[in-house]
Parts: sequence; structure tokens; C-alpha cells
Amino acid sequence: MENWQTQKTYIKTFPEEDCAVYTEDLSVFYGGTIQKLFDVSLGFKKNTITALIGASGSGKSTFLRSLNRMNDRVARVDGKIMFHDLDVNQKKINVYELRKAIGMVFQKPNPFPKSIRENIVYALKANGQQDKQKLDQIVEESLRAAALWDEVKDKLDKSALALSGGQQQRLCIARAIALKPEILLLDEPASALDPVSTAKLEDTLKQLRKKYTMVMVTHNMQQASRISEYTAFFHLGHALEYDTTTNIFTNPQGEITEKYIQGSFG
Ligand SMILES: Nc1ncnc2c1ncn2[C@@H]1O[C@H](COP(=O)(O)OP(=O)(O)OP(=O)(O)O)[C@@H](O)[C@H]1O
Repeated sequence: MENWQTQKTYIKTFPEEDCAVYTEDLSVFYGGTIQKLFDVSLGFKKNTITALIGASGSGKSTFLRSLNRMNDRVARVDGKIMFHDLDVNQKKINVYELRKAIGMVFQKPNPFPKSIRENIVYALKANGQQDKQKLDQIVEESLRAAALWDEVKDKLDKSALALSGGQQQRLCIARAIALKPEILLLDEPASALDPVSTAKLEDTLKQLRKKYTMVMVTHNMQQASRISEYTAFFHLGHALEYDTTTNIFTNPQGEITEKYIQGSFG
């Protein structure tokens, strides 16, 4: 296989104004010195789904988690993360506000051990929203957007933990949406789900792209090709190739990308 250090990178770029968020030379160091991400510069086009693919340990989650400062406590992150003309990788940024605007959905559904309704309104109440009518409206809107309303509308006060894994994951999406984010980061959101729940989740994400920009780590190549417009390929902490999903899967430029797509490693 071609040595990654000598392989050229093939990175598609977009005009800054077309990007919901973009990074410039993002590097991540664990334990202060152990570098696991190397100068990654990627832009994510508004109202699209971008898949991040690559072998285990290639840095996809490290990159994704940096975008809304989830790595603050565990790593040093150098470089720029540009969001609305502001570098949100600066220390003085209010990370709680940032995480409302750039929400995260994790691999394992993690609803609060509270009712379905409380899962949605908890953060809103903590932010001072007390108007019951307004909260009810947000509960319905968020659950509808996450394609869960019809399944739960008659049991909003039942425990979220009684829902299926797929329903819990859509509830986590509804919970993020209730905070009116612009971007949703998804870290292997379907990996704990059965095929039927996965299909429902994918349909939901396709619908959500009309309003939100999504960046999704996935190990599932079929999933990436089914729902994403763009795909970035990570290898040993480097973004080696980034293009339309069609090009990445049908006409990859780099040898390593091609080998990965063909399933030769990973
Ligand atoms: N909190 C941490 N402390 C130290 N090293 C870490 C930490 N998190 C991740 N790493 C290391 O950083 C590298 C990249 O990991 P990362 O989880 O970003 O990869 P990934 O591509 O998302 O992998 P996977 O597909 O298995 O989730 C790995 O070598 C991993 O061991």
C-alpha cells in the first residue's frame, strides 16, 4: 500500500460562506503531547450530511468531538474552528452556548432517566423557559422533527428508558433539536440499532437535512452512501480525501482510500 506520508491529500473545499462550520489546521494532542489528529482542514456545507469514514482509531471521533469542544477536558486542540466568522476554539467561548448551536448525538442512546417530556424540556427549563404552553409546543415540534411524535404522543410522561433503542436514539435527536441547533454531530448514531430502527433513523436524518447541517461518523459504508452527500476519509489522524460521496465510493483519488472502500483494511 502507498505510504500515507507520501500520498497526496485530495480535499474538496467550499466557499467559507457555504459552510456551516469549517476547520483550519486542526490538531489534537492527548496527554498534552501525543498527537492523534494532524492539521485537518475541512468545511461542512450547510444543509448537507457529511460522513466521516476510516479505520478504527483513525481520528474520526476525535475530530468530531473537537467541533463542539467536547475534547476540552481530555486533549489539547490546536487550530481554528470557524463558526459564524468566529473561531470557537478560543478559550473564552461559552461552550454551553456553543453546544446548543452544535449538538451531539452519541453512539449509545443516552436519554436521561426521566419521562419522555422531561428529556426534551429539561435543558430548556434550566435555561429559564417556564411557559408551559411554549414547552408543550417545543416538545411536539421536536418529537415530530425526529419522527417520534406518533409513537410517543400518548405516553409523554412515561419513562424514556422504556422506549426501544431506536426510539431512544430519536429521542436524543429530539432533545438536541429542542435547543434549536444549527449543526448536529452524530457519532455512529445507528451502531447500536437493529436494521429496522436504523432505516427509520436514516429516514429521520434525511428529513432533518432540510433544516440542519449534519456531520456523522460511521463505520457502515452502505449507510454513508445511502444518506450522505459528502464523505471525508480519515487515516492515522489525517484527512486524506474529501469529496462527494459518489466520487469517494466510485472514483477515489488516493490508493489508501480505494483500499479502504474495497474493504482491504479497517
Ligand atoms: N481520551 C483519549 N485519551 C487518549 N487517547 C485517545 C483518547 N480518545 C481517543 N484516543 C486515541 O486517539 C486515536 C483516535 O481515536 P478516535 O476515537 O478518534 O478514532 P476513531 O476513528 O473514531 O475510531 P473508532 O472508529 O474506533 O471509534 C486512537 O489512537 C485512540 O486510542
